[in-house]
Amino acid sequence: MAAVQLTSCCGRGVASTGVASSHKRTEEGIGSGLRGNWVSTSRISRALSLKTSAIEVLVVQVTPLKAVSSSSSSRNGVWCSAVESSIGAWPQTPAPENTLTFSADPSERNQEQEQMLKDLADSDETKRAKTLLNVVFVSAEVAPYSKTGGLGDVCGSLPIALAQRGHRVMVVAPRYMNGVTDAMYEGAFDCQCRIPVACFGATHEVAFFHEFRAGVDWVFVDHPSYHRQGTPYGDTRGAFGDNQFRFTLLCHAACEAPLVLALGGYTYGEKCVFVANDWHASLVPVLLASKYRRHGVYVNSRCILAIHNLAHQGVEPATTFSNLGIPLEWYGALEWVFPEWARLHALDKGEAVNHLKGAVVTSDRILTVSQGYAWEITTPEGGCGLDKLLGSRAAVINGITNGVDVDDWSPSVDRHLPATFTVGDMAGKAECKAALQRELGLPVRPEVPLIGFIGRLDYQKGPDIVQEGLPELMTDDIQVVMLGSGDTEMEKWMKWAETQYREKFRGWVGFSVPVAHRITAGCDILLMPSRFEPCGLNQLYAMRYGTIPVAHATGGLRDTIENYNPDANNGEGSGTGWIFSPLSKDAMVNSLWGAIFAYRNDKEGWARMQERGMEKDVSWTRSALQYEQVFEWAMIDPPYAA
Ligand SMILES: Nc1ncnc2c1ncn2[C@@H]1O[C@H](COP(=O)(O)OP(=O)(O)O[C@H]2O[C@H](CO)[C@@H](O)[C@H](O)[C@H]2O)[C@@H](O)[C@H]1O
Repeated sequence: MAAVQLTSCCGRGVASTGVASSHKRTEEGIGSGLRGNWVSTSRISRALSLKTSAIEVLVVQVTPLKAVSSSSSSRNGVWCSAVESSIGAWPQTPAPENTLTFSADPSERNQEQEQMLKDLADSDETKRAKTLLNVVFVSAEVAPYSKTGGLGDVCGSLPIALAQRGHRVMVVAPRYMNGVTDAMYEGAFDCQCRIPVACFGATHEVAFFHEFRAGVDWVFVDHPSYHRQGTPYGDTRGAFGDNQFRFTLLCHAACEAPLVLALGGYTYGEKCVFVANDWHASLVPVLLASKYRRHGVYVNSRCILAIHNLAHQGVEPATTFSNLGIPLEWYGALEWVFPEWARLHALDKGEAVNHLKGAVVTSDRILTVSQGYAWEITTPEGGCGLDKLLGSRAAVINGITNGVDVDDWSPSVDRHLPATFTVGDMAGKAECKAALQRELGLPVRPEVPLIGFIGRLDYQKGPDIVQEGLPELMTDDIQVVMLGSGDTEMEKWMKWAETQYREKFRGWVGFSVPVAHRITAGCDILLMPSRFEPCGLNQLYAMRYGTIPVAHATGGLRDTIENYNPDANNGEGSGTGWIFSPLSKDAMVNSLWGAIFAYRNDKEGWARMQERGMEKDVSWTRSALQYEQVFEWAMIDPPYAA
């Protein structure tokens, strides 16, 4: 992430000429109380293209947040140290890469520049939050340190957006040492703080590592059970058998972290907003209610359950409850009884503990990652057995659509691409397409529609629907590339399909972030036949890269993709993609035919659709404001469970 500091604008600030003088002016800006405002770079991404026609005076400074000093984690410290570090850097680098330049003389600024400066100055998004909070995210994965999917993306970028709003933000995740991505943790140092965690019949010592980056305290819980090959959840033999233990440990450690870690010199303390993400972090609200509040600790804290995927609930045998380090009288919070039809035999009483259910009944508020999904989880079709319970808490459920890390996912700066591009200059996209075709060994043909699929090969993402539709699709002159791993039968099928359709189909089995970027940029169409999709990030990424999504009308996909209508707006057209329903091979193929037809025959309409998608504001800043609102509501109400 990067942030923008508005040091001067529209004649209000201190103005002088020349890069060298920028140092002085920035200092003056601070000294005179002319406080800058932080905003996400997405709001000015359009304006970045103006950079080349640069003029005399530096007015807006875009500061990569990695420049932020690691010595301070205080709210105000973040602000000042960011400014100071860039002051130090500027004299040596006369033309800072991320700097927007405008003339000091208003008469030399064009209308667009004027408007941009005005927007920056006026925007609510540029302001710091009215109420500053201590926010603690707890997650099983966090990008770039650990990522298997969208949960990692969200927990790696939303906290930064909240920190930019002035909140003090900590993210707690395990320190995975898998032999492959260990180097990611090189910047995190041992806090020299060990705590005992009593659970699973013993006392386990955990350590904390800490890195202050991009305004956020990244805290990694260290324990031997996180040191093994594979993903955060399993290896080639399947899910790890001790995941319940590993994530119970995470939750206990996360509850202690704000109390015991003096980050930047002082602890977060007892007044925090916890955001417990998915089942792995679901014991956090249970522990706050059952273990801490009864002793007068965390009385002023609240916990929000963020549901990214209801399909995974952390269900384990009822006998494991006594392992969790939760007072026995709280069994009812986690108690889960399977319906009779789901029991294995006549003596099976169907008794289990369900971690996510525990969080549903103890958290103060519940969030999902789109409004559509917020409703779906209260229905029998989308509730995965928890619909009635969630329905009973509907008053505190909100849906907030995920944002995008616009520093990581922007075609104008993407380091994984062979060429970059912008909405005003799409030449680079054609280069990306040709390079992708070359990389995959497909015929390099600019005119042939290239369709991509990226995602886990599992029931949710609907790769089987692609499998079913592929023979029909392959009758046309198109190319298809799939990237994913998961279901081994599906992986085998992808390899088989490659041999079957040598000139048209490629299946890339595995997990590769660079390849995901190159497919997103190089394809014309991104296919998402998800059975359910709480939000979905790939369609947001695709639209930013001028790649048109064709997706099942469900959850966040329905919320974020507008169906193409070439005749709307007096022939200008409207929409950013295709959404189809019901979820069937025929509906998907028909929708794809429509998209392919438009790609071939409606080139202007297609270009306008790309433009609309690329200009959509999908930055985290907008969503961060909504999260803030939910935090405030949570803090107003008394604790839900005590
Ligand atoms: N083989 C591969 N190689 C490289 N990268 C790969 C990959 N397979 C997937 N990815 C990447 O992983 C991420 C997946 O994002 P999704 O939104 O599909 O999340 P996911 O379903 O995991 O998570 C859940 O949480 C997120 C976040 O809230 C919700 O958007 C979503 O609907 C919900 O199911 C994307 O960044 C994608 O590019």
